[in-house]
Amino acid sequence: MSFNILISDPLSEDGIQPLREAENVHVVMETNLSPEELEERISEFDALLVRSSTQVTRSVISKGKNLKIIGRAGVGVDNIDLDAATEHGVIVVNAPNGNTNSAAEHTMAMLMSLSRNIPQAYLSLKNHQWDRKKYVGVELRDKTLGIVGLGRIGTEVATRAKGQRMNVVAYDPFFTEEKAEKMGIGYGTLEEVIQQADFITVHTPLLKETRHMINGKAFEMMKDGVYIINCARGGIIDEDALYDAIVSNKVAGAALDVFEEEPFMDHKLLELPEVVATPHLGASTLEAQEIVAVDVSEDVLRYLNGDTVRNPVNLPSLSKDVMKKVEPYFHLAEKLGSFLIDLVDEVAQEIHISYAGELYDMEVAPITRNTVKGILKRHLGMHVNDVNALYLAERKGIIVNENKTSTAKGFTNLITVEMKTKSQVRKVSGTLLNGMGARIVNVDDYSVDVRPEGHMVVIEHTDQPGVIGRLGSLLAEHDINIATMQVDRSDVGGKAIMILTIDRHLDDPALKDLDELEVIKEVVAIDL
Ligand SMILES: NC(=O)C1=CN([C@@H]2O[C@H](COP(=O)(O)OP(=O)(O)OC[C@H]3O[C@@H](n4cnc5c(N)ncnc54)[C@H](O)[C@@H]3O)[C@@H](O)[C@H]2O)C=CC1
Ligand SMILES: O=C(O)CCC(=O)C(=O)O
Repeated sequence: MSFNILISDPLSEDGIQPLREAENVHVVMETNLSPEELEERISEFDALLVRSSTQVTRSVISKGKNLKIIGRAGVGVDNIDLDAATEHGVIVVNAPNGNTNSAAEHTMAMLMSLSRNIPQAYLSLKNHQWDRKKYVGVELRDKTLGIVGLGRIGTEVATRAKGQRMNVVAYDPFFTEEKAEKMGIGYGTLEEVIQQADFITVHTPLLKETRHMINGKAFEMMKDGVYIINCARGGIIDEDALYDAIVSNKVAGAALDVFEEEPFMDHKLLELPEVVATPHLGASTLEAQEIVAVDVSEDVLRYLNGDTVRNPVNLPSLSKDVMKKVEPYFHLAEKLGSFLIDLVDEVAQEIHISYAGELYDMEVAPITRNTVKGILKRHLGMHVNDVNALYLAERKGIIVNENKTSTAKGFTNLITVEMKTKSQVRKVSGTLLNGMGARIVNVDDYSVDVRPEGHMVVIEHTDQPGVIGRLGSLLAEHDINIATMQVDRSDVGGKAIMILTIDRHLDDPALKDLDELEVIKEVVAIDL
C-alpha cells in the first residue's frame, strides 16, 4: 500500500529523510498553500505534517477523506482542531521533547538581551550612535528568576539560570516542596513567585486557566522594575496590561517571542524601547527542527505501516465490540473528573475510581483514561487525551487506581471517583440512566440528581430556614438565572449541600457575595 504525505509548513529536509527514504510514501512539500487551497487539496493525502503556521481546522479535517494522521513538528497543538481529528478518527502526533533545549536556550538569550539592552544598543550603534550611558544594564547574579510553569522547558530554564548564579523560585500546580529541594530552587504560589522575582518567565501551555494569568492585578503585585519574558504562548500575558505596566515604569522591560495574534507586521508593544522581541523563534534551531521533524516523520511512518506511535496526542484504537460497550460512559467519566477537580480546586495526588453494577463485567480501562483526562485537562490543557492521560498522571506523580464492585446502590451502573489532594478527600458518583443520559448522583455523602453539564454552583451550607431564598435573591441581583436546584443534608439543622445549575458562568463578584453569606461554608463555581 502506498501513502501520500503533505508537508504544509517548512520542515527540516534532513529531518524528513525517513519519509523520503520510505518506499511506500510519496511526499509533497507545499508551504504556501492558502487555507482554501489546503481544504481543496487535503483529500489527496493520507498524512499531513505541520509546524505552528498551518491552521488544521475542522473544515480541513472533515475534507480530508483519506487523512489518517496529522504530525505536529513541535509541542503546542493549538493550531490543530483535536476534537475534530478525534471525531474523524484522525490520530494526531507531536514531538514534545525535540525543541525543549532550543526553547530554553532562547529564553536565556532573551533574558540576557533584556538585562543588558543588547538589541537596543545594537540598533543604536547601527544608527551611528556611540551611547554607553543609555544602555547600562543589570546583572543576573543574585537576582531572583520567577518561573511560572515548571515542565520540560521551565525545568531546563531553571538549571541554566542557576548556572548564571540566579536564585530561582517556581510555581507549577504539580511542583512540590520536595521536588524544589531536590532541584535546589525555591517553591511558592503564583502570587509568592511573582512578588519575589526580579525577572519572571512563563512556560505553561495556553489554557483557559493560563490565559491572561499575568494581568493588571498580577503586575501590581510585582516588584517595581521587574522584567518579563514570554517564550511560551501569546495570551498567557495580557498584552494591554503589559503595555500599561511598561509605560508606568512598573515593568522595566519585556522580552517576547510569542504574541496573542501571529503573525503581525505592527504591534503597539514593539513601539516601546523597553521591549525586545523575536517572531516565534523559540524552536527555530537547526538541531530542534531536525529532531522534531525526525520524531514526527518516524511516528507518521509507524502509524501508516500499522505500528504503535510514540507521541500520540489523541485517540487510541479500541476493538469495535469493546468500544460499543464502553463509549457511552466516556462523556460521564470525563465530566465526573472535571467536576471533581473544580470542586477540590487543588492538584490531585491520588485518584480512585470505582465501577459498579453492569460496569463490573466491562473493560473499564478506557473509561478510567477519560476520567483522568477530565481531571488533568484543568492543568495540562487540550493535549491531554485518553491516550496520554495515564502517562501524564504518572509523570506528574499522581496515583491512579480502579476497582470493581457489584453493589451499585440501586443503579444499574455507577462510577465513583474519589480524589485525594494535599488537604482534602472528595468524591463524586455518576450513572447513565437508561435513555435519559448522564447524572451526578452523589457528591461526597450527599445524594443529588444533576446533569453533568453547563454552569453549576456547589454550595455547602448550614441547614436552616431562609438559605434558599437568600441565595436566590442574591443571584437575581447579579442577573443570574437558576435553571435547576438540588438540596440534600446530613441531618436536620446540620451540614447541607446545594447544587444549582445556572444560565451563565458564576463570575467573581457573584462568587464573592455568595461567599460572604454567613450560612455558607463553601461555594464553588463549576463549568462543565
Ligand atoms: N516559543 C516557541 O517556539 C516554543 C514554545 N513552546 C511552548 O512552551 C510551553 C511549555 O512547553 P513544555 O515545557 O514543553 O510543556 P510541558 O507540558 O512540559 O510544561 C508545561 C507546564 O505548565 C504547567 N502548568 C499548567 N497550568 C499551569 C498554571 N496554571 N500555572 C503554572 N503552571 C501551569 C504544567 O503543570 C506543566 O508542568 C508550551 O506552551 C509550548 O507550546 C514550546 C516550544 C517552543
Ligand atoms: O514550530 C515552531 O517553530 C513553533 C514551536 C512551538 O511553539 C511549539 O513547539 O509549541
